[in-house]
Amino acid sequence: MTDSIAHQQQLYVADGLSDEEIAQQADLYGPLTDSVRELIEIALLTEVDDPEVRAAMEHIESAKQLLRKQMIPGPYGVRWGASGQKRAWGNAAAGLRNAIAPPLVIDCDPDGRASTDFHLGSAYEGPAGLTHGGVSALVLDQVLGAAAEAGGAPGMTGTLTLRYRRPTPLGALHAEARIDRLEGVKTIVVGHLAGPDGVCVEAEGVFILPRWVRDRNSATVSDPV
Ligand SMILES: CCCCCCCCCC(=O)SCCNC(=O)CCNC(=O)[C@H](O)C(C)(C)COP(=O)(O)OP(=O)(O)OC[C@H]1O[C@@H](n2cnc3c(N)ncnc32)[C@H](O)[C@@H]1OP(=O)(O)O
Repeated sequence: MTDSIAHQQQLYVADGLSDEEIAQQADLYGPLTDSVRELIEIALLTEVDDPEVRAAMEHIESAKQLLRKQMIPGPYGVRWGASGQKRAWGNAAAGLRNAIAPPLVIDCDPDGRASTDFHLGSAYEGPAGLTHGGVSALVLDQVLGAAAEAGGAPGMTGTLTLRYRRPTPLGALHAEARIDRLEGVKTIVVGHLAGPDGVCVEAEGVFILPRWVRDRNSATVSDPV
């Protein structure tokens, strides 16, 4: 096993938190994340006078000093509580603790479907007034991956193919995906991102459970212990 795989494995953690403890954390950190996300948008668009910008920076510096007193030493990783509740709270597309995430709240169906209605503000701009194409890819990667996982055939993105059919506006958007077919260890998922005028980006993704996970799973299944 390579060092990078071993390091990755350490970031999948069963920390045994109860559902109640997880709810308490979500109630505390969710609003913090929302506040920081709003701050990103305000910092982007503010036109107050110079002294007010400098005063705001002092307040932000104080908040940073408070929060950095005690920190997780590295990436958040993926954690599971005692009941099996999964927290990918650092995820760049959907993480509850990640202010960079739009965030996506994805509805999943065990038949291999996923969908989300979400809002992209000015911080996700690419072409003037439009969504950045890389952000569309981020959203579709996550929603297609969620469909694969919901259908019981999860994996990492091996290939993501996008067709940008029309410009994607900022604002209210919708994305959805479904498993199209399984080909051995590959899960092929299709989906799209749509705005008020219809589909903007079509996507097809190939999701593959990494070899080290497949090896571990088959060892577990065949191991009588
Ligand atoms: C554990 C679940 C985690 C879920 C996380 C979801 C996060 C959100 C989505 C992401 O952001 S994932 C991050 C972006 N993706 C990556 O970083 C993946 C990096 N690449 C890899 O880790 C490996 O290359 C990969 C797991 C995709 C494949 O490695 P394997 O060693 O498992 O592949 P293998 O050589 O055994 O090939 C298995 C099959 O897949 C095919 N294949 C391999 N790489 C491929 C590829 N890149 N695209 C399409 N097909 C691919 C390969 O031809 C073969 O097809 P056949 O079975 O038909 O012969």
